[in-house]
Amino acid sequence: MQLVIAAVGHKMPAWIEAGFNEYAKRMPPECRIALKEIKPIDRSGSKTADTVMALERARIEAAIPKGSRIVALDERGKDISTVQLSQLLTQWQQDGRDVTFVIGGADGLDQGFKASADMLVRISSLTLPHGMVRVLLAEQLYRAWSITQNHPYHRV
Ligand SMILES: C[S@@+](CC[C@H](N)C(=O)[O-])C[C@H]1O[C@@H](n2cnc3c(N)ncnc32)[C@H](O)[C@@H]1O
Repeated sequence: MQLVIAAVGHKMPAWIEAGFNEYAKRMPPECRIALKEIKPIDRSGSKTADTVMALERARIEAAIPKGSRIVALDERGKDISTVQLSQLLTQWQQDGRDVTFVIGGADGLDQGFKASADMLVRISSLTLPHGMVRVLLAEQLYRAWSITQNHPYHRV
């Protein structure tokens, strides 16, 4: 199983890249996180937010590995605890399908895309900047993995 983070946004500030890499590099080979950055749609001109999100959806779908389970990140999504994430990680490792976490751009994710995702999950009920979401998600995946290993990183 491979974990993929498909994130709209590129040319992130150095502190976002450093934060993401800090956690991604801790993941073991059998649970690597691959980051796929998706170039945002140019927002100049008269495009509506719905049009931008639909165009970004096409780029997102092109970046998702075939057959992957899709977990869309959205502030209106389901709340899950880190322990629940660790249980999901165990199940996902057992079934072997890749898992792609999708982070939207400034306008968010296309409604139809969110409806078709296997899961819609939130990290908090606050609206977070998309760069920060990839850092928080990488840390939570590392924490979830550390729970599955009884690694001392996570203290109950
Ligand atoms: C700046 S936010 C977009 C906000 C947009 N107005 C909306 O309503 O979704 C960019 C992306 O970051 C992710 N995101 C932001 N806050 C989040 C949260 N609390 N939980 C999960 N994902 C979040 C989502 O994938 C979102 O599409």
